[in-house]
Amino acid sequence: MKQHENHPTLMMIFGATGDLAKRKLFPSLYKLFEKGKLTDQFAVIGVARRPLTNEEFQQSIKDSVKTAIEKEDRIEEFASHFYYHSHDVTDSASYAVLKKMANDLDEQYHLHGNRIFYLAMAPEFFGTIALHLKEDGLTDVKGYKRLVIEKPFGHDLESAKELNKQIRTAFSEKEIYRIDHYLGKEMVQNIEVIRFANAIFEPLWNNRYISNIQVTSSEILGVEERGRYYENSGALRDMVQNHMLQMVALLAMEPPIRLTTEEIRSEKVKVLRALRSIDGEDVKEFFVRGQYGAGTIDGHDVPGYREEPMVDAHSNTETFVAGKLLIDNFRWAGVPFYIRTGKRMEAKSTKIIIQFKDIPMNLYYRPEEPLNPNLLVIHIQPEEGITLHLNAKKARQNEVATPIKLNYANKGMNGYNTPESYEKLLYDCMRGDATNFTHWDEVALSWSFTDKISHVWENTVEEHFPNYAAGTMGPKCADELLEKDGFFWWPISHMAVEPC
Ligand SMILES: NC(=O)C1=CN([C@@H]2O[C@H](COP(=O)(O)OP(=O)(O)OC[C@H]3O[C@@H](n4cnc5c(N)ncnc54)[C@H](OP(=O)(O)O)[C@@H]3O)[C@@H](O)[C@H]2O)C=CC1
Ligand SMILES: O=C1O[C@H](COP(=O)(O)O)[C@@H](O)[C@H](O)[C@H]1O
Repeated sequence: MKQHENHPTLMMIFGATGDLAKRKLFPSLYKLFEKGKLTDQFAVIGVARRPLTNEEFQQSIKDSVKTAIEKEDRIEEFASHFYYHSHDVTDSASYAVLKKMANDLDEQYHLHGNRIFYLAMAPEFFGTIALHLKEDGLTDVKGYKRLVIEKPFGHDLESAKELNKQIRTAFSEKEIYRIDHYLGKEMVQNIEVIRFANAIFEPLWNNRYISNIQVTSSEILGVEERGRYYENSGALRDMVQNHMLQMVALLAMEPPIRLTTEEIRSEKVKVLRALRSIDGEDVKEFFVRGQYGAGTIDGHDVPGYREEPMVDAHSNTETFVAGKLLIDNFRWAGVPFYIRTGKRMEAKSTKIIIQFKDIPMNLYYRPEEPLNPNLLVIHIQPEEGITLHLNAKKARQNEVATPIKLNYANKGMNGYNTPESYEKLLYDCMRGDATNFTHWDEVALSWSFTDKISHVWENTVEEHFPNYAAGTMGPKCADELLEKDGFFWWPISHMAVEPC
């Protein structure tokens, strides 16, 4: 086993019987344990209302790890570090018991008073929990205290401010780790490296050489059991306000002077500040929305959004968004960043396509036609890698330029599955590295950008909903958004990275 730094930690997971804890947190913690990144100096207290014994809780940990991971040789040893506290977070009396339990485990496992509080619960509880943690002395420790919170961070700027105010009563900004799981993805983290570690890209990374950038994050899944949440959210709040804008910020930011959390964040914030605000009448020029109707996916009929559980039969909620972003700064003036994301689309795929400008003239093969533009494709998921699309001469074909691809497939090269985002992010939190978490300034700027769009959409009933069939790449208006600028969405299905 590889030796890593030791980060003794007591983690309290509020919402430990929930979906997120089972599907993501426990398997990720197990992977860290197996890799030696989590040593014997750790303990976890799971908190939720239902009555469970420690043994029953440990059994649920083993089940969730076994469901997610094929090989779990150390599962018994791992599960023995988990303890359960049945507790309604609104019940003040119960925090004293939790404190005693935490102090005992701190001593038993030599955790130096280090505590991570992970709020895997509905956001309406965040304020109450934070307040109790402080007032009942759970944050009064010798070591570090950190608060990890899940999205959604508010519903709009106003509610996000209120939420932030509540958690700031107990934790400083430096102690708050706001999760955006896209920032834990291997290839999202690679955006910076591709840009700043290659002499060939950075000089071209601007409005002189790039014609447009396209960021697509499409899903095959529908809204599933999350109708209640999604009806109040929609794709704009669910995906654009956070994941999509974070990817745009990483693509557009200036090179930070140092690779520190503060410097990187400060560059991302500048991009969000430079985003042209889209308001009022401009919204329909720059943004389009869609909602899926019934359709066919992998040969199976699937219902439309309005037929999903807990969804209003006349719902005006968007399950698809496409937009054109403009970044009004020296580097990007005039370069559109097109984004699109949606549920029940043709493919599960997150890709970034950087399209370079055409060369001044074509000397090769049908000179009257432009050559294929150079594209740099960053494959975020499901496959991970990069592809550079170039033109070259095929052997024995004089003066004929043919499109060719240079591929780097992450999994193919390294031969292992890249770690889950949560595994990376949990480890970063234990190490105190907040680079891949979102700062309040980023959250606030993103909300103020999307709020103006939601305001217009919420006040206009979309008469054409549903406007795309499940299993397609979204509504026609998304194609028209690019067509009017003389571009088109590069078909992501033809952009697969081939293993080397
Ligand atoms: N699931 C996912 O993939 C993702 C989830 N998120 C976010 O993570 C958070 C959790 O989501 P998810 O796990 O899906 O939600 P679930 O509804 O599956 O789980 C909620 C958890 O909270 C507990 N709980 C509810 N009320 C109380 C209470 N009053 N006191 C103590 N415990 C309580 C529940 O247990 P019990 O009923 O026993 O009390 C359960 O453990 C949400 O904010 C969600 O938006 C974000 C991204 C992805
Ligand atoms: O945050 C969210 O992300 C998922 C998509 O995440 P991915 O890692 O599978 O791309 C999305 O399904 C969900 O609606 C949203 O809340």
